[in-house]
Amino acid sequence: MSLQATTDFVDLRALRLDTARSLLEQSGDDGPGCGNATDYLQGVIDGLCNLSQHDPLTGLANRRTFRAALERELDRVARSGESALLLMLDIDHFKAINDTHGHTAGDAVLQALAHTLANCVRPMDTLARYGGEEFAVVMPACQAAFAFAAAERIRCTVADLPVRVSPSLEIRITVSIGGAFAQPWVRSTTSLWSERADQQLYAAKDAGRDCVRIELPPDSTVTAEEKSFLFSHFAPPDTHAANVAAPHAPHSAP
Ligand SMILES: Nc1nc2c(ncn2[C@@H]2O[C@H](COP(=O)(O)OP(=O)(O)OP(=O)(O)O)[C@@H](O)[C@H]2O)c(=O)[nH]1
Repeated sequence: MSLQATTDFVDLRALRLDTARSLLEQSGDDGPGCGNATDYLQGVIDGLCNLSQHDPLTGLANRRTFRAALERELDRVARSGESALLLMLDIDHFKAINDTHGHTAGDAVLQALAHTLANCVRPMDTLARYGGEEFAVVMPACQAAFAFAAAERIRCTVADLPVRVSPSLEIRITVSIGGAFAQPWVRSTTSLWSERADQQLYAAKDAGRDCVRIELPPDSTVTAEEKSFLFSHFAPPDTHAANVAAPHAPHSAP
């Protein structure tokens, strides 16, 4: 197999490390920005990074990238006490769309929804395709007072937008949305946070779909002394003290 150093498009399936290395040797010039071999290798690295971080169908962040964003947000909320909202979104009756219009139409719906969602969120939010027909958004600094309105805006935007699935056919889709806040001043895990948002998503499905359910934000009763344990090298005398969690109640759409 021979690859030209001048190749613009890097076919990652054809890549072998020894090929890349020989390209560098052939060029005799591997300084940064000095030759095509360096550009080629940089293209390979960029391509691999892109592949590992994004969902190929929609171009959104994939689940792995999303979990990293969730972890960063959990850490920020635990240290700062600021709010952060996680929304899980799931297309309603998506199987019926595939069954009725075909898998290609289903893919077109996923791509259209990704595009719509990307236009609904702020640049600081992280949007991802979480699984098959499930999407997720993490919203830093989202105050509880605005959370429901933000989720409802997404739900209504999706419901209002026709999706073209073939040259002659447009269909409407709806999404169910579940949300949960990260708990301030508490060390938690991405799994626990996403499970709480998922529970609200199931509640939205149970309530008939095309609606929003958001867990009420935790009423943090953590004292200043308990907060200091977060940054202390020593374990608190009572391990429960630094992990105060308030009971959660659902917040329902009208
Ligand atoms: N076209 C397409 N379909 C997918 C993809 N990933 C998952 N699916 C389909 O998504 C469908 C999910 O169906 P269900 O889990 O039964 O959910 P649903 O029909 O949306 O029902 P509710 O969520 O209860 O409203 C299945 O038919 C999967 O085959 C994909 O990448 N493309």
